[in-house]
Amino acid sequence: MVSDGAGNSGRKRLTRKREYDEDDVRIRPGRSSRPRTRQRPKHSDALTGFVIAVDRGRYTVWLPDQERSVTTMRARELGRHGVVVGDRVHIVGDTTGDAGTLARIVRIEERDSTLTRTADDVEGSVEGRQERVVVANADQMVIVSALADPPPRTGFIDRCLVAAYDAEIDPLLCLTKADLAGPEALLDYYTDLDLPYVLCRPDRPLDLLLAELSGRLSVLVGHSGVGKSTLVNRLVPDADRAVGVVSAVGKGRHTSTSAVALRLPDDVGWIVDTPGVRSFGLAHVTENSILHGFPDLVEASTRCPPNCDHTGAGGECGLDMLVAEGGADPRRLASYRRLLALKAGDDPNRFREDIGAGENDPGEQTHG
Ligand SMILES: Nc1nc2c(ncn2[C@@H]2O[C@H](COP(=O)(O)OP(=O)(O)OP(=O)(O)O)[C@@H](O)[C@H]2O)c(=O)[nH]1
Ligand SMILES: [Zn+2]
Repeated sequence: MVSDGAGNSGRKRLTRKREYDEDDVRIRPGRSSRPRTRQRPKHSDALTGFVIAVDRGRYTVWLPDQERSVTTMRARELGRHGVVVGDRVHIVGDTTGDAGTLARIVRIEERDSTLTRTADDVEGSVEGRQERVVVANADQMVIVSALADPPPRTGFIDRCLVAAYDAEIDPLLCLTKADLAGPEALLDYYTDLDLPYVLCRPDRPLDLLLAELSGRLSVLVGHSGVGKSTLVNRLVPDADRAVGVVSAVGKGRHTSTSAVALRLPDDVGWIVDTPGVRSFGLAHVTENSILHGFPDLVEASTRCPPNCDHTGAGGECGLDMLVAEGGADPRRLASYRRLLALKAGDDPNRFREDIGAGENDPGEQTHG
């Protein structure tokens, strides 16, 4: 069943808040209290916050208790450990956030989730398949898709779903341009999924979407032209200014294409915009994880013979039986197998598709 976004308030969990701590398993008190982590004595004065922007070796850290952001660098003791947007960190030094100051990140907390993509900037090479962390600790992936102009691409959405389920991040379908076309055809394709969605159009308020974003760290993904920038600007009217402030304490204007976290008005939650990320490669996702991106199909795999590759080539695949019985949409099985083939094959178009150039992709389906 596709469920309306408004009816899903029961599944909320709050961003930046873990109920348990690995060091001392006690339930944590309220939102603004400091995490009780075991701190080394020399960093007993460390403040905790999370990374909202990364720009050329400078990390902007938001301190929720102090309600301010601070420009930081990594302390040497972190070694090669990467720091990405969404990371919860401990900082020391000059944490006033005053112009020209630079604090130090001395500790990175364990991540609740890690959204990675296979880098697509070095096409076809081994380096091109390296994993890059897009965002840490996101608890929701907002898949922004237009209902028309451009028509929705289920191949793109399915690929995002695989990445979301693989990273254990809840997906939310955000359907823009609902003033141009209805969602029926697209929702029909996802009818067997318990996939929450919201409709957005310019002449209506974004209340339903805001309710879904409330209390969470949500990462927005979408390909060019779907209206993601329009959405971000509506959600965070002073987004440009906020980014400008971040850059002012760093090194000039913010021109990087990396992710940046933006605080929603009234502190109801955070969104992470990912301007440089068009889609997700599958190199780091196992075949099994791809199947888990299709919750409507996964159960039928218990009927498969041992070591079934689910391609259907060997016959007897439980997924084919499910579809034959009318238990799943054949287009969903086709989409799953398309992703399997992309992963398995040395398809030279793989990277092209990752960067969103798949308009002419023969396997791509559009609905609109
Ligand atoms: N009719 C209609 N047009 C919209 C809507 N949202 C955005 N647009 C238009 O769609 C076009 C693309 O919007 P953007 O916000 O720039 O899209 P984007 O996803 O950020 O695309 P890039 O900037 O290429 O990454 C613009 O001309 C918008 O005015 C909508 O809900 N309805
Ligand atoms: Zn099978």
